Order: sequence, then structure tokens, then C-alpha cells
Amino acid sequence: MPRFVVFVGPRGSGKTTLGHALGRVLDAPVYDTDRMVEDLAGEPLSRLWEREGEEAFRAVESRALETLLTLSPGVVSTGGGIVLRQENRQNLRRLGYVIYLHVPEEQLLSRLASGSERRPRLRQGVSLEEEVRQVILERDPLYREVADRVLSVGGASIATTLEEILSVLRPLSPTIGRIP
Ligand SMILES: Nc1ncnc2c1ncn2[C@@H]1O[C@H](COP(=O)(O)OP(=O)(O)OP(=O)(O)O)[C@@H](O)[C@H]1O
Ligand SMILES: O=C(O)C1=C[C@@H](O)[C@@H](O)[C@H](O)C1
Ligand SMILES: [Mg+2]
Repeated sequence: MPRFVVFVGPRGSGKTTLGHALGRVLDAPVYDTDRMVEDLAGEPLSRLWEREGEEAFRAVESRALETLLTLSPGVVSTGGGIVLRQENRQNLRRLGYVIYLHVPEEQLLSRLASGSERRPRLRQGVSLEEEVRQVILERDPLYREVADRVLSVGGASIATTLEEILSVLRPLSPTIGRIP
């Protein structure tokens, strides 16, 4: 698998879930920048964020992404805010084929509201609904800027979305690796 397949998109869009599923099917290494940040920082993401703030988290996130450029190609799930820094947008494009998982706001909201995972809030003093709206407004153009492909995957099951991803990757198999 000569190049990476990279998922970008907002929190709850399924980057981690689909990254693992794709890695299994391709029998390829799976990386998650959020987990790499935790390994580099030696503590859970939420604690790093709480203790040192977002900028400290972003600095470690950029280091994690740089590290990826030196690792064996595989599937990469990114953190939802990785596109905020220009240097990261450049490195994402260097890694390989970037897929933006586009999911309708209402669906993101229901996944975030029902999820058991602890995610730090990104905006203070506003509802989760308003936070999701603001964050999408700010980042949608940045996800599109880095993406080779925008996949609108709202409403579909994980299995159906995975099939769609595989059908996007098949024609690229000379650069991505063998796709079943
Ligand atoms: N079609 C689908 N594709 C992906 N995830 C889905 C789908 N349908 C439901 N889900 C659920 O939505 C959630 C997606 O969460 P996931 O952690 O994968 O998102 P993420 O993009 O990695 O978020 P973050 O940026 O916070 O890391 C999971 O609980 C998953 O089970
Ligand atoms: O959207 C964001 O800014 C974030 C998304 C998560 O993946 C984590 O990277 C962190 O919680 C920040
Ligand atoms: Mg994730």
C-alpha cells in the first residue's frame, strides 16, 4: 500500500469507525491522530485539553501528523480540527488520498449527543447545536480544500459507507494498493 488513505471531517462523522473498518479490509496499518496525540502527550486528550488548552493540543497534533509522513502507509483517521492549521493542510495532502466524510448537521448532533466518548467542547457559552453549526461553517471550506473526494455519507449504514469508500478507492489501486 504505497500511499495513505486519510479521512477528514467533523467530530462524529465516522473517521475513526470507518478508518478501523477500512484498515481491516485492506489489511493495512490504521492510525488515528487523536490516539497519537495521547501517546505523545502521555495522557488522555480530554485531560491535555483541560490542563493546557486547545493550542497545546494543536501543537502536539501537528507533530503527530508530521510523524505519520515517516511511517508505513496505511489508513489515517484524523482529529476534527486538524485542518485548521495551514501546515497540517499541506501535510495531509502530502500523505495521500484524502476523503472528506460529509454528514448532515442533525445527524452529527445526534451522534455527539448520544456518544459515550468524552469530547471537549469547542465553543463556550453556546448550545451543542450552535457549536456544531459554527464549527461546520468554519471548517467545511477547509475540509474541501484538502479533500480529493467529498463523500456525502449521511443516513447510510457503516457497511454501506465502507462499500462506497472501497468503490472510490478501486480505480486508484495502482497508487493506493490492492483493493478487494
Ligand atoms: N454510517 C456510519 N459511519 C460511521 N459511523 C457511524 C455510522 N452510523 C453511525 N455511526 C456512529 O457514529 C459514531 C462516529 O464516531 P467516530 O468516533 O467514528 O467519529 P470521528 O469522526 O472519529 O469523531 P472525532 O473527530 O471526535 O474523533 C460512532 O459511534 C459510530 O458507531
Ligand atoms: O473538532 C475538533 O476540534 C476536535 C475533534 C476531535 O477529533 C479531537 O481532535 C479534539 O476533541 C478536537
Ligand atoms: Mg475519531
